[in-house]
Amino acid sequence: MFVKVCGLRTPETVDAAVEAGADAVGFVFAPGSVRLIDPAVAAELVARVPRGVETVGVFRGQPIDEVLRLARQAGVSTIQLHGDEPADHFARATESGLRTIRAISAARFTAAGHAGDERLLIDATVPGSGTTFAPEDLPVPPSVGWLLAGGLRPDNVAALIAAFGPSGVDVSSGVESTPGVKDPELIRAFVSAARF
Ligand SMILES: O=C(O)c1ccccc1NCC(=O)[C@H](O)[C@H](O)COP(=O)(O)O
Repeated sequence: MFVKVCGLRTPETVDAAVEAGADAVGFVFAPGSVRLIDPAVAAELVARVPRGVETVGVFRGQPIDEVLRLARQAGVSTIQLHGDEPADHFARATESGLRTIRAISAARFTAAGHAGDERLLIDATVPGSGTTFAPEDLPVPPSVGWLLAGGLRPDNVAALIAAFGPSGVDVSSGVESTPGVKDPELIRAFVSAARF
């Protein structure tokens, strides 16, 4: 089970995620987010992450030139786009040597509407809100590996993995003590629960 911990902002919580065995750590560059991080601060955190752990910059509806500039400043390996961005944004990122994740709400996902080669993260309608969605909201999940997000917590992640059958999970609010503030103990509990 691939595990991503998103919205990290401090060395202690990055270290907790890496030491717990997370496969990816995320940094949010979407304006207005309670988890927004300055790219220079993110670069210091990225420098702590060992090779082999993916570093993901999260964006929503921003111009691709801005996305690429912030991704370069932070030094992330991957971008995750939440704004229904056109295919050419993903192509530009790939040309720049970045890996990509397309994030889409369960309400908007249709298998026919998505290229099989896109790495998908299926989320609740409002990203980073801690809201879950039900299996009936995603009647036909992606046919290839995909990440489940939206309201996952240490105490529900195992059941939601069993219900949806994703190949990976992504968490943010569910490992926070207050909005935007990650808790190392909850991060450890989440990674362990996701690998039941
Ligand atoms: O986290 C945010 O504030 C955010 C803002 C704008 C776009 C995306 C955002 N987060 C994306 C994530 O990867 C979250 O981990 C994902 O939506 C799950 O969030 P949560 O339900 O809080 O676990």
